[in-house]
Amino acid sequence: MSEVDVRPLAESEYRQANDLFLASLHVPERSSEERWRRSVTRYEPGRVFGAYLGEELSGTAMSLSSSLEVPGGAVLPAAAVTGVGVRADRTRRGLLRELMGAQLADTRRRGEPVAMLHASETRIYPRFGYGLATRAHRVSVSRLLGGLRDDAPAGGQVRLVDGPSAEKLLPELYARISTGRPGLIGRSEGWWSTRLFGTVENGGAQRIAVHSDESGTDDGFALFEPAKTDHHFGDGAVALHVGELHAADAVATASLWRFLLNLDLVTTVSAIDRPLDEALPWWLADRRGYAVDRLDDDLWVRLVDVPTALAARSYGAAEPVVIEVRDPVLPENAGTYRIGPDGTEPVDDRPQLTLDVDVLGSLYLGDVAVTTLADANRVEVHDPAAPPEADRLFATPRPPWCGTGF
Ligand SMILES: CC(=O)SCCNC(=O)CCNC(=O)[C@H](O)C(C)(C)COP(=O)(O)OP(=O)(O)OC[C@H]1O[C@@H](n2cnc3c(N)ncnc32)[C@H](O)[C@@H]1OP(=O)(O)O
Repeated sequence: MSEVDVRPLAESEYRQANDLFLASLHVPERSSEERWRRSVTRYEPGRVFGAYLGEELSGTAMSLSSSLEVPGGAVLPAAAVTGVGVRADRTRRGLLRELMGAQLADTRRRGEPVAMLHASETRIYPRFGYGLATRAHRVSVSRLLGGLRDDAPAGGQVRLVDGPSAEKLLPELYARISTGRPGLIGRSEGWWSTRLFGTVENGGAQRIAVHSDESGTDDGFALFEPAKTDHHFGDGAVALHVGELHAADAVATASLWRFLLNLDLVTTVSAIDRPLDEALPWWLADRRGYAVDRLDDDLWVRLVDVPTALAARSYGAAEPVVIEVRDPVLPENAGTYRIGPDGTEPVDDRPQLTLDVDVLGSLYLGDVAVTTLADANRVEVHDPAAPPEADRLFATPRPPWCGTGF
């Protein structure tokens, strides 16, 4: 639509863009001054786009500087896309399409081979090349059925820290321990400032537990708060909600869960964004106290520079496979690639498999098998020998996991 003008916003326009985004999500109130002072630190010059119809800001999209760990342990610069919204009276006129086009071009210019996001609705982003790449569990644990088994990993100590201490501790701690799994992403300073708002200001409802190992080195943390605040003394029923729990190893993870499940008066602990392979049910005295309440889609990945992204990850032992990638939004990405245990290269060979770039995004971190996507008619199979080989190439030892909202 030619009447749509997309351009980077000036700092003076960030707040208007934020209000537009919140209204598009039906958030009832504008952000308070207090919260905005923190939220604005997430905005990076040049990364905030506005879509204008005439002189009116009518849509917006932004990204944060981030990074993505890929199979094999390489960490790629990545654009963490967020703040996407179009005014309710201006939707379905192509504003998002224009915003996405400008943002993807900007991401390529910055040399970031990957863009990623969390989607409000699953049908919006595949058309722009994003594929669902990691999933996460929402879980709840009943404390009434007992805590952890005696033989669950244990060691070190858990302490509560206040908001100002957390602001100093957590960014370094997260960066140090959050490695070794595809899907983990980098968190900017502005991200942390916004995340800890509820700890430092806003009544401080959010609490923080930090685990340190036997030598006294911090190696894990959990952010949690009461799920509801209207309980009365004597109710004997407090539900806790864990917003995140990141730890370096099984001892630190189990110790933080033990701490949460041993808190007096608490009957239920629920948590979001948990990895699919977390050992928690195996640590519990009675695993029927554990429930997966929901399987959420987590990180969506868009390969913005396909050859660079393909070359950055490692592959499992299998026969090489020739894959044709289609990318109508970024045609420079389209091509045919031989992918094998020793790496990838563009080739002119006849493809054994053909797929769209969003499907490649879903395969990229190892969350889903090629065979499954072939069964779903999302991968065209020209050679029936190829899917099982491609399964082995793309598989990862552990399921990918992000665990960071943005
Ligand atoms: C990463 C994040 O921030 S997630 C948050 C996303 N924001 C929201 O969900 C807030 C509420 N929704 C909105 O603000 C808007 O409806 C948006 C941003 C989702 C879409 O903006 P629009 O300007 O209406 O999209 P646009 O007109 O460019 O549509 C492009 C295409 O996507 C399709 N589309 C747009 N929104 C949706 C949707 N919610 N579900 C399915 N298809 C959609 C359109 O039909 C169109 O398809 P076409 O190319 O086949 O014609």
